[in-house]
Amino acid sequence: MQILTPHLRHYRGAIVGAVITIIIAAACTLIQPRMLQYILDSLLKNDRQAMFRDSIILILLAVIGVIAGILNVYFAAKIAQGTTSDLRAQTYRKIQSFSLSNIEKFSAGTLVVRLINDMNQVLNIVMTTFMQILRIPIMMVGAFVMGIVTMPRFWWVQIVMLVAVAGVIVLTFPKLGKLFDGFQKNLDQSNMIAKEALQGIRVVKSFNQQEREAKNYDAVSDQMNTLNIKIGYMFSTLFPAFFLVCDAGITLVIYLVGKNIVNAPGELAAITSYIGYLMQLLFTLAFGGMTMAMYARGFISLGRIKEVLETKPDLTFDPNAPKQALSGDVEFDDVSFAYPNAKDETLKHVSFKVKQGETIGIIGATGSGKSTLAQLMTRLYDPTAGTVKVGGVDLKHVNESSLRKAVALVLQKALLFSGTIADNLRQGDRKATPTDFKWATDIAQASEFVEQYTDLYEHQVEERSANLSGGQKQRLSIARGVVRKPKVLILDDSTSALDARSEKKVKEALEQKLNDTTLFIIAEKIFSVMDADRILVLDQGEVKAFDTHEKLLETSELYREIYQTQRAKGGEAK
Ligand SMILES: Nc1ncnc2c1ncn2[C@@H]1O[C@H](COP(=O)(O)OP(=O)(O)OP(=O)(O)O)[C@@H](O)[C@H]1O
Repeated sequence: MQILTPHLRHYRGAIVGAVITIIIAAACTLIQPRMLQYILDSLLKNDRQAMFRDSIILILLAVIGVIAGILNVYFAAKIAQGTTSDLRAQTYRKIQSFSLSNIEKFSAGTLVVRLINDMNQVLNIVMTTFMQILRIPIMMVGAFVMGIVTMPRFWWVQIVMLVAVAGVIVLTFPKLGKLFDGFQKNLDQSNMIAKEALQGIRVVKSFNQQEREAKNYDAVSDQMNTLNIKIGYMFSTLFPAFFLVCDAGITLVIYLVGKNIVNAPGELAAITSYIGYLMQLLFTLAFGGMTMAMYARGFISLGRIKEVLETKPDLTFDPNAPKQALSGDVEFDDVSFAYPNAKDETLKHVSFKVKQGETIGIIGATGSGKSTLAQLMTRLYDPTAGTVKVGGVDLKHVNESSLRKAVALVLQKALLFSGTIADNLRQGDRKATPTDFKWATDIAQASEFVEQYTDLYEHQVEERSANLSGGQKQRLSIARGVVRKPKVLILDDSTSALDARSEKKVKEALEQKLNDTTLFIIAEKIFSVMDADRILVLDQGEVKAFDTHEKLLETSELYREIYQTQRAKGGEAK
């Protein structure tokens, strides 16, 4: 609950309102059986004036109780909506601060479930807290005391019933908690499966995998179903058990008092009132039980959100690092790197130095560590050993915005966000103007298709950029990378969907318009990098050679081999 406390502070007024209205509503409910007793007494004594007065009071109490109840729901909803929305924003900000490995450890699917489903459970418990949590003790103590005051000799009936209901709760609740926990984990999994299958719907359909995906989903769905049935089964026995205790108590009192009612008719009013209190007590207990069941579920959700909030981002930027204009010099000094949970190192003792303005090709077989190298240059991960420097500054001590300003990474998989083209380009530079958009899209060879849209940069990019071709997506993501005029630009196989002519034009434009920028071109095809100033040859995470194309042909056996193999396949034609 402590993760909610800072947010609750913002709703002090509504909390006071909720507490006052709940006390008023509970008090009104508690006085009603007593008023009924007075009315019956007056009826038996034929005191019409008292009966009329008490009936008016009873109606007034009921009206006040209803108004207080309505206001209580209003205040409780205000607190619950407000705190949950603040907590959701805090959790989302926290997730944004996570490193890639933090996100991989949780998995994106469970983070989404925590933000939506678990947050709804939290909303329920906050709402219930301010509607019920104070009401339950007030009603329990109040109905218990009023019951004893009304018929002192039956105090033990209430005790017996309290013990019976407490027994039911103790027996069932630990089990319910476990079932809710399992249900939540299944929900995470089903969400992950559905998300993956829907995002990859083209692959699923083209490989005719609908049946397999449906079976995967069915398996998790069946588990959820089983758990749901078990939860339903527990509830279906829990409530009859509560009501059984309730009815047994009432029957017992009627039997005990009924025996003497002929001798003491004056007790009729008291017994009516007593039964009223007994019912209030037992219904409050039953309701309390239901509330606790909801709490059991809500607390598990709260725990899952707490886990996110308490996770320390395993890569943070020093907030006191001075802002500076970093140059495009890049240095790797004996860098090794292993992904979290991976046994082997992906990069091993990588060392090289690059001067601002150089064009560097990075070549290597699939899985040789090229993208990993790029991700270390942008500090998406920290090296396990060694140092990465940009502009002479160790990235572990760099100012975050200085690094982001200096280095742009255009990913292998072009990812655009729904919104306008301008929104996407502004992710590269918040202050970019239409003139900057034109400059960047010209370099990325994107102007030719953007200018066909009547609304130009205001053209909408649909969810998962479904209305753009692979090549168009790549061009726009290159434009997003260049728009900030970075000192270091990394193209991670990001021209693969471009035809040879466009790829050549992009490179020429980059050389002309960003000639002061250090350019890294990552590729598997040697012909994409052989014009670079120098080429770094990676093999299983190790730098095998680093030189010009001509020198590498002379000195590097591996490079020569790649070159000859690709030339034999006709790659040079490209
Ligand atoms: N997030 C990750 N967690 C664990 N291992 C990873 C992760 N990303 C990549 N790897 C592993 O690291 C190795 C290098 O991957 P990387 O993507 O850097 O290779 P690459 O040379 O860019 O390959 P490609 O040309 O196919 O893109 C691979 O064996 C890959 O399985």
